[in-house]
Amino acid sequence: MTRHAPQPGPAIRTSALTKTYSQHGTPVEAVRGLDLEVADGELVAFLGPNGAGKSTTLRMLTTLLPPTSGSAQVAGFDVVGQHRQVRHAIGFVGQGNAAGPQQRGRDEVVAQGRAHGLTRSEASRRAGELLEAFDLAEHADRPVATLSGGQRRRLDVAIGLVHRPRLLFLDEPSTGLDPQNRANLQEQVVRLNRDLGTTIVLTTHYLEEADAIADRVVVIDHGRVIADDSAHRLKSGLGDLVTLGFDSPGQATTAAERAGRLPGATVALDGARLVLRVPHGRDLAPGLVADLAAAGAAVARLEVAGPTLDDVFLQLTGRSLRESEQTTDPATTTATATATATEGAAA
Ligand SMILES: Nc1ncnc2c1ncn2[C@@H]1O[C@H](COP(=O)(O)OP(=O)(O)OP(=O)(O)O)[C@@H](O)[C@H]1O
Repeated sequence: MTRHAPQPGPAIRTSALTKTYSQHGTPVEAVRGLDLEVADGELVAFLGPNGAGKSTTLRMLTTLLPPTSGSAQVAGFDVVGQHRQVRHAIGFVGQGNAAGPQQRGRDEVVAQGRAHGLTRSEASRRAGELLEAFDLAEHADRPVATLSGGQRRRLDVAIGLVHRPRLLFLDEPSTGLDPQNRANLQEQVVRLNRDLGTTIVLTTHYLEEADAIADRVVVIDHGRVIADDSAHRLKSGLGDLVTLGFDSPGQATTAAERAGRLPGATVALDGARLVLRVPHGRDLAPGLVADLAAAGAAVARLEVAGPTLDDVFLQLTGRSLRESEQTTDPATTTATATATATEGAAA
């Protein structure tokens, strides 16, 4: 029990945490002065483009990498001076697969339990519980190599949980999974957080993943935190995106002039298309369509989309997070309303 003792206080606290690598003698500042607190029971996503410093941060918090300067406490223990206690308190699921391909999944979970000091029968009971919880029971007695990508990833998470850690770190858990397996894994992660109160920190490239499951999104760019809040609050300052299609560029120009008068609106013209970013765009759209029709600019096509975390990133950095990733996600869960203007409205 003593090994499990400290925590009171946040699950994670870092102060001016930095990591500078040396690449052929040139310093690479991967993490630049991170000050972060994660409360017990939070589900936090680190979101950022390739090379932002997400994995490096995670590796320092999980004691796999010593910080260059600054400090970090995890579960109340110092990641440098008390790395053993930290390791005991956390589960870590890295980007590679944890289980040996020729081993049976069940044996891998049991072996991990034994490594954490469980007796054979305790480890076996725990393995049964986890395999059941992660829908793996019927696949656990064949070689890991024969499991699907999603099953293997769930097995990794089960292995990371064998010692009932208070905190679970997941490094890009969904990368490479198809949308169905991704959704399944996300559901398990949320359940772990909601039902057992496990604090979860994950890194992700998927905007929709951070948006859908995290209580809090820490946006990282060039080794620094550039935003830190709930996805809802991060997006709430941005307007809706209203895209209007016309039959001619002249109509679009008329529409740009009129739509530009809406409070807080920014407009961009693209031939016969007008892209409008405006607060409460969804509510304003019907009135705007009627107004434009009366002004001789009948709307032929109308699309309204709520703001996304990509819009947040774009506003903060001038770059699109989505476009800077090779791993684009075809499935989007962004609330998007598409409507073709009715003849009545456009008349
Ligand atoms: N072992 C290393 N030696 C030198 N530079 C490194 C090393 N590991 C990472 N870096 C550099 O540190 C920076 C941060 O890398 P890191 O892997 O933490 O980013 P990331 O946000 O996790 O990216 P990804 O999403 O691609 O995993 C990058 O510029 C990377 O090239």
